[in-house]
Amino acid sequence: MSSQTDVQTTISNLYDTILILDFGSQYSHLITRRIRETGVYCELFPCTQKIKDLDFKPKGVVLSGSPYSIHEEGAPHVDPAVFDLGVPVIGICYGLQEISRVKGGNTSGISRKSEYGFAELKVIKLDNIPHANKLFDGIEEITQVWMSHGDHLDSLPQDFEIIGATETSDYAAIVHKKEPIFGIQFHPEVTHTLKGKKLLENFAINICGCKSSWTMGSFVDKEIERIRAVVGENGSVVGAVSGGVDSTVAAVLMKRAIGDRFHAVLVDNGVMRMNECQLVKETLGTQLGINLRVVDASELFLGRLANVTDPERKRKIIGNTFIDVFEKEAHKIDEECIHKGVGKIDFLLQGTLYPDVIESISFKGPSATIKSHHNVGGLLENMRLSLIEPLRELFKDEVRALGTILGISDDLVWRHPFPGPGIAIRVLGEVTPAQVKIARHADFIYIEEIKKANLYREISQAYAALLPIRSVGVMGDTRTYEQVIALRAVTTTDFMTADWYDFPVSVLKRISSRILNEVEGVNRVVYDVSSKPPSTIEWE
Ligand SMILES: Nc1ncnc2c1ncn2[C@@H]1O[C@H](COP(=O)(O)OP(=O)(O)OP(=O)(O)O)[C@@H](O)[C@H]1O
Ligand SMILES: O=c1[nH]c(=O)c2[nH+]cn([C@@H]3O[C@H](COP(=O)(O)O)[C@@H](O)[C@H]3O)c2[nH]1
Ligand SMILES: NC(=O)CC[C@H](N)C(=O)O
Ligand SMILES: [Mg+2]
Repeated sequence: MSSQTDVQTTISNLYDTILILDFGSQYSHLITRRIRETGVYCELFPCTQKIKDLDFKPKGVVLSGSPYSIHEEGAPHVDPAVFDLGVPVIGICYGLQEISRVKGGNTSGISRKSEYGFAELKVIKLDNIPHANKLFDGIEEITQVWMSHGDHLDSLPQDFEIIGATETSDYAAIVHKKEPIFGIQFHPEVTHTLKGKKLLENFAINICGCKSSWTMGSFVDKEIERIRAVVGENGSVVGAVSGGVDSTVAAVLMKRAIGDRFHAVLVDNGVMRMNECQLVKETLGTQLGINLRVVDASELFLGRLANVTDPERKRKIIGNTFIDVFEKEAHKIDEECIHKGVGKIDFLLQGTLYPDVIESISFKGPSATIKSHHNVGGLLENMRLSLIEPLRELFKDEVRALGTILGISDDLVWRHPFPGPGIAIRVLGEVTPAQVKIARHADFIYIEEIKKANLYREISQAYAALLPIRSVGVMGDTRTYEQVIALRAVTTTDFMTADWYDFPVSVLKRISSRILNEVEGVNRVVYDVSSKPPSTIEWE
């Protein structure tokens, strides 16, 4: 009973769950987000999912949009068994077209006509069909929606009626006469559709009858029980913690579930932030009572990084060294466990979040690798441990809410993410102890000033990078020839795209002045005004 599948199965059985079938739309994950926001649990599966292979019974099904045209060769199709489940179904855009094809026998009625952008939807009430009016319950008769399609319905599928139209789409929303099956041409999951969330809530709660019970408060107890059931009375778990939000929340959950049978390991890789290891030791170890050991491997890491300048090689070296150090430590812990007569370590805790899961189950397959981000990904292959990932169903904001409920301080819960390879990918070029020291010091000042100005929570991520180029300056009447600090600050919700943060000039002035005065080896500070894309958040 140790596999992650077992653990995952239960969660959809513990909560009323909406099944979202992903046909590859760029917005599929947003459907998941929006429904979760209404307090209803939902999970995204690839559209190829066979209903008979599901290990839970959904209360309703959403068919997402798709980049495919329904007539295209190789276009994905839904398992028709979806319609035998006896639960409500809603199709969004491509999903509407799929419903029209399968339920309405209507393929010739789908033709090319593209529409992109805002439209006004006129809601049509149908009092003779009891379920028809529930979808737009509480939504104005005329409401703004967002369209993004190349095909549209130009005839009504058999047994369907119209419940919404726009100037260009006569069939912008349809409903089956007898069954609770709906199709909408617009996208309720994007915020441009003003009442989109209300519509999804109507579907999940009013139509499917889901309870709005997905709260982090209810998740805590259930999750702790799940962990206990999986680990057993005597099992031990090891986990790498970084002081980042994800691993901290996962660690606290483990601690609550199994106490000191959870062994946390923090690896000092020599490229952590200023005072980071000390801080994590105090907060996780002392305040939160987690059984934590800090392994100082900074010399090993910095030794292996000597003379390396390529960003991806830096990541690989750090990732591999991390595995070496962690494995050695896990082995030591194992021996200690045997010595004490408690269970050996059978499990490895990881702080995987739902966006990573979504990425890996994507029907289109994982997207192109821009940077190799997964610094612990290689662990399992070499270890005999089973994986425990208590956060694998959660989005970052859910993890933060969970952290607060678990009593983790705001300072920690709202920390900006920090990449595993740390300052090594923020010191451009070769990573030497001297370079790390400069970058670390500048970063410390930068973050301190951001916090003083009360802007930390407004910014999603901020850091200082050290550019290995020199420029001329003048200090105390003397010529200087020193390096450059680049300040980066972005706002983003998902870290996939990001805008640079529009700092008040007075704050930038103070930061720049402090760095130039206090950090040795720097005579110039620049602010990075690049959005992602085309840039990325980290410089390497
Ligand atoms: N220095 C470290 N020591 C031990 N484990 C680490 C270290 N750095 C990273 N890890 C492990 O790698 C995982 C991935 O790191 P990542 O930065 O994505 O997550 P995080 O640090 O937990 O949270 P955040 O995204 O907020 O920084 C961490 O959850 C942790 O398990
Ligand atoms: O754990 C990590 N290991 C990495 O190698 C890594 N590279 C980037 N990041 C973080 O990912 C987010 C997006 O960063 P980019 O725009 O630079 O790709 C940002 O939050 C980055 O900090 C990493 N995290
Ligand atoms: N957003 C969508 O689902 C679009 C569906 C399909 N590709 C179309 O163009 O109509
Ligand atoms: Mg981190």
